[in-house]
Amino acid sequence: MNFGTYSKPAQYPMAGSLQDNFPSTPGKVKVEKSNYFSRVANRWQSYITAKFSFSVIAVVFLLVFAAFSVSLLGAKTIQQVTPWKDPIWRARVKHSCLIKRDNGFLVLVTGASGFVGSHVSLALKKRGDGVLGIDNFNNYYEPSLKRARQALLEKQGIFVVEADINNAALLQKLFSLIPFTHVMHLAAQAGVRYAMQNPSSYVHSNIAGLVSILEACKTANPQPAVVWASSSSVYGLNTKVPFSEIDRTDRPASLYAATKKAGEMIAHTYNHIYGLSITGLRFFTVYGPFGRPDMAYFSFTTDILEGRDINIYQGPNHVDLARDFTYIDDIVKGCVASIDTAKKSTGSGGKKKGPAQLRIFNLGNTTPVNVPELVNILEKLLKVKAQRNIISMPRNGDVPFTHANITLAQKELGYNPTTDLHTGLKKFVHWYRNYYSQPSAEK
Ligand SMILES: O=C(O)[C@H]1O[C@H](OP(=O)(O)OP(=O)(O)OC[C@H]2O[C@@H](n3ccc(=O)[nH]c3=O)[C@H](O)[C@@H]2O)[C@H](O)[C@@H](O)[C@@H]1O
Repeated sequence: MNFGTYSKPAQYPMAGSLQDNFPSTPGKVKVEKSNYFSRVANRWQSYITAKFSFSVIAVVFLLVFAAFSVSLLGAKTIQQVTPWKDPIWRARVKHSCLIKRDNGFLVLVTGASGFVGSHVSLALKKRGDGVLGIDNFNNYYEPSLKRARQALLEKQGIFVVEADINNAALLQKLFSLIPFTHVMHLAAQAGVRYAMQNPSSYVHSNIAGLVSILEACKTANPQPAVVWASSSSVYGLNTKVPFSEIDRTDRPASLYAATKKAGEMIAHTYNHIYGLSITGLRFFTVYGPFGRPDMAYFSFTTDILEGRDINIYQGPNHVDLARDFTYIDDIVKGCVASIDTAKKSTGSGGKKKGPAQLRIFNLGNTTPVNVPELVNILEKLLKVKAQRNIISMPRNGDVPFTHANITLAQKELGYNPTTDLHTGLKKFVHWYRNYYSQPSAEK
């Protein structure tokens, strides 16, 4: 940087010798006759002075910046690694767990900002149970939708702890703060086809995550009863219809299904060794408002409205694929009934004291609908014609059809789905139009 070239040195008071060259009246330069060496010396002196001052300012700035960053990082570390050290965080946890009905429960809901998790949390809170959520807000699909669900929960006084279910220290702390009576474990890596793209995320959430939750539950004193989400996909290549809980589930067609099946085996182990009361729910293609954008009914809606083609898969011999689509409100009733009928765990502090309840239920609708018919209904509700590509089902883990036998859930849980696909999709489309007409919503 050459200060001698600046045309307005008077603006730089530190450059004293240059300032001396200028009179108090701008524009009139008093030219002093000095010898060459003193001019050069003056220039160097002002250059060094200015450079030194600049360096001092830069160092001070850097020090302030570093101190600020360290304190921010410290605050962030406390927030993310040991949030329980923050009294405000602890107060929020406790407030979220206030019970407002006689004999109410204390429920930890994992995946609380997910589709099923948010609906179940709201239902439990509404009837007066204490509800605490946990969710890692991952970006498998638009996190803004998860944040919107979180905002809804917060409005109703439900705090969602932002953490991964594999965080054992955090889980242990939560159980030491709150004597949860139940854990509704709905956090998972969902989606059948995505398992081919990101297999390890299924192992992380559906196997390691489940073990982490069960470890925390088994050690807790009192041990909570656990209700968790398995999947209709465990029936895999089963051809006997409708699917009953006693049917074969040892031929999964996707890694997703395999991790859910593994979860059922793991649940058996924790029940057997530690006396944990565990109920697994095999959900059948759950849909509805605030649903998951990766699912067909949701992505078809977006694509139809935006004029894009949709791919409709077809099975061998041009047979349409079919699903036992189940509406979210029916699923919520099944989840809540599972909590209400769950018996207490029998162990405590990691020791089994007697046999404990172990259950598996299908939660389906019992009326499979094929995918082209799903699209017909959407077309009518959206009043837009879909641009359909009919293609052979790729080898992606999909199964040709699902159909639930719900006799057991009817008998034990009083489960009785009442929403047909047309009625449920109508509610979904109403929500969709409303939600995405808001400027803050992303698609
Ligand atoms: O009930 C279950 O166990 C599973 O239900 C859904 O899985 P899926 O039934 O495959 O639901 P969608 O992804 O919505 O697919 C529904 C149907 O549409 C078909 N589809 C999907 C996408 C597409 O572009 N085209 C298409 O024809 C699928 O092959 C399937 O037959 C969920 O995504 C899983 O997380 C859940 O565990």
